Amino acid sequence: MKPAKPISLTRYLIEEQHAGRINADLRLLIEVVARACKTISMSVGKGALGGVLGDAGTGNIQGEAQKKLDVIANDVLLEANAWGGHLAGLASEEMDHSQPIPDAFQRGNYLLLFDPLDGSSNIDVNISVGTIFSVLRCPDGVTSPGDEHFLQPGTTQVCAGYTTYGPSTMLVLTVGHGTHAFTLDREVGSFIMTARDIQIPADTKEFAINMSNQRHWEPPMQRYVADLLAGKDGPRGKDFNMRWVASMVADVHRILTRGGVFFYPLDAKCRDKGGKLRLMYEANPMSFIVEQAGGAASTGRQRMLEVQPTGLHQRVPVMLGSRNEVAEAVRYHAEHDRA
Ligand SMILES: O=P(O)(O)OC[C@H]1O[C@](O)(COP(=O)(O)O)[C@@H](O)[C@@H]1O
Ligand SMILES: [Mg+2]
Ligand SMILES: [Mg+2]
Repeated sequence: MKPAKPISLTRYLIEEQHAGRINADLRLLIEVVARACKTISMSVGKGALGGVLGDAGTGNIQGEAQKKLDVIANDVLLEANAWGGHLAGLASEEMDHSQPIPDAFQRGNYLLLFDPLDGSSNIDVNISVGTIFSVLRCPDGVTSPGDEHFLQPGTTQVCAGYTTYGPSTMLVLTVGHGTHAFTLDREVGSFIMTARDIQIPADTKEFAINMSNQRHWEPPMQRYVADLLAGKDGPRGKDFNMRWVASMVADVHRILTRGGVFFYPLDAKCRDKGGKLRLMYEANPMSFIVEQAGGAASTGRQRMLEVQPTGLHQRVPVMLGSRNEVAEAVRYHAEHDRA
């Protein structure tokens, strides 16, 4: 990552507004989300002392058991944004349906989608987790948006970001003019820019995938990963390293920092659902962030940001990161489909 002049998130957003790249509403919306993420960061940081670890004893619409922190993070984001005045509606991994902003509250023109706590399986073992979010425009004339108004392809996102709650808390953001990283100064309570215009190297020797699913993958993925594993002696002619944190935020953050590719492909276990990761609040925001950093993002058969969504909680196969390596994986899929 390129070091940045240490300006605050607030200053960066004001500069973007003055440059005509965002309006005041979007600036304030991002500030509200960032503030909520600071609160979540404090809850995550309390760990076992704060009584925030473990299961909530409830489940979400996706049939997943919720952790206490999934519920806490969702509530923090809901409360902060319902009163923010910049949204028409919001949607979350943890809620069956989107929620319009009630009549009694001040309403804005944006739609916010979020994965309040990404990497839930890592909460109890003190490994990095995060929050992912995506901002869309509410269609003209719609005052009380329903799920259908959120079903816009990723190309229409006006902002995407994630926060990683790791050894330091970082916010990575794009409003469509590059991808920038901000580190939380815990003493001052501000996010300070620490990397401007992040560029993911086009080539890489590092991939991220859950190898335990290998036997369930489709043939082109089997062949592609077998060729990576063959290293110097195989058709790729170079050795590859592997990493898998199992928090998408942490795996994507590593890729933004030093390159790499991340895969959650289709497999026999998740085929009926369309994949494992969710399009609207995982794949799309991460793909926007990665593309703005010079990387690529695909389902293996289509550019991620061009997928026309059909459901709020729709799942998709995900391949993203260093663009030449994503292109290579896509090539294996195309060759297989042509045969
Ligand atoms: O446990 P697996 O199958 O390797 O899946 C890990 C993936 O699941 C996720 O944890 C899903 O996110 P949630 O925790 O928000 O459900 C991703 O962050 C991660 O990449
Ligand atoms: Mg997630
Ligand atoms: Mg989650």
